[in-house]
Amino acid sequence: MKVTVVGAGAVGASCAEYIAIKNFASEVVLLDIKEGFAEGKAMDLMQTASLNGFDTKITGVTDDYSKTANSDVCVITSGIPRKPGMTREELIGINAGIVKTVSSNLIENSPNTIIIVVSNPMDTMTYLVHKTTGLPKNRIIGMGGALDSARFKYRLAEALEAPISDVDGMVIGGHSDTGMVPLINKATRNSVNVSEFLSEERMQQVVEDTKVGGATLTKLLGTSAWYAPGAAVSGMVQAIACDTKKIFPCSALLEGEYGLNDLAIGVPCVLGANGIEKIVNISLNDAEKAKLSESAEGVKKTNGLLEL
Ligand SMILES: NC(=O)c1ccc[n+]([C@@H]2O[C@H](COP(=O)([O-])OP(=O)(O)OC[C@H]3O[C@@H](n4cnc5c(N)ncnc54)[C@H](O)[C@@H]3O)[C@@H](O)[C@H]2O)c1
Ligand SMILES: O=C(O)C[C@H](O)C(=O)O
Repeated sequence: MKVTVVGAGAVGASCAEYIAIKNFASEVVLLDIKEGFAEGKAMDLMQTASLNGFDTKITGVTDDYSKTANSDVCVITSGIPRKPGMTREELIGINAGIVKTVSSNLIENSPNTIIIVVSNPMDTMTYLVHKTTGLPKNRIIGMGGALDSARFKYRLAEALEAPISDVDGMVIGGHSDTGMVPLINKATRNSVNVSEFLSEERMQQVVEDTKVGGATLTKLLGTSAWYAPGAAVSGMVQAIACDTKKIFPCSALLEGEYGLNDLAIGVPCVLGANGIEKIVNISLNDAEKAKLSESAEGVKKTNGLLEL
């Protein structure tokens, strides 16, 4: 399994590190436009191999796509991150051009690859890759829900004063401060609905803290987060590499699923060797349906800013 990660910045390097530590890929190629940067990150990471016990070979290249040839999975993290006070949507002007060029270069060298889009605004960047590359819809996957669900579980565990391993929950919808839909009514502690343990007010607090998870970290760090994003991507790459058929909420192109069309937005997906093997249609209550369709309107508004 060969994986290319474009963008050797905070998220790209973290993603490469987690993929290597999990030891399921033979090769990770890190590519960046900044001269020598990916080479340096790759060398530093390779010097952790004997310490962390992995055999994955990590190489770094400066803008040389020939080295990415025949990658099974390509991850796009190239682009600018937001600063405190900004929304993800404000990044569209710079990141759309980067994502369009990068995805075209990747496919030219790896025509059978599966692409995971991370750059923000992620749902719109995923839609852009669908619109400009024409790859089958199962082979373009946006990463947002895996991260948002991890943050949801963190907040649930905090509220429940429970170990995270006891908690389950999922976030669907757009990967934005207002568009996320944490499915609080379906969240459980060891199979018991969390409403048995938490007041309505506390559950709403968990929902609101989850939705602004990225903004909260951006304010603390001065730039956006990377450890949990990198871990979330590595989990998705592993599901594809090892054909696990695990369910992750992913930004997928919808053609009627959930009553939505012509956008990419977070919905539960089975991930396996073929990328998105199935979009899982779970039943939503009326409030959840309304929130998902409101979120879809927000994503479509941002998509409307693309020059297609
Ligand atoms: N979807 C998510 O859940 C999620 C999570 C975290 C970050 N992000 C997004 O991921 C992106 C990267 O974040 P980061 O913190 O790693 O930023 P960063 O600035 O640390 O790294 C970005 C890297 O991209 C490189 N780059 C820019 N243009 C390029 C090009 N044309 N080709 C190759 N490389 C190029 C830069 O040189 C830089 O090293 C941002 O858009 C951020 O908003 C998304
Ligand atoms: O918050 C951001 O801008 C980065 C990313 O989308 C995140 O959720 O961490």
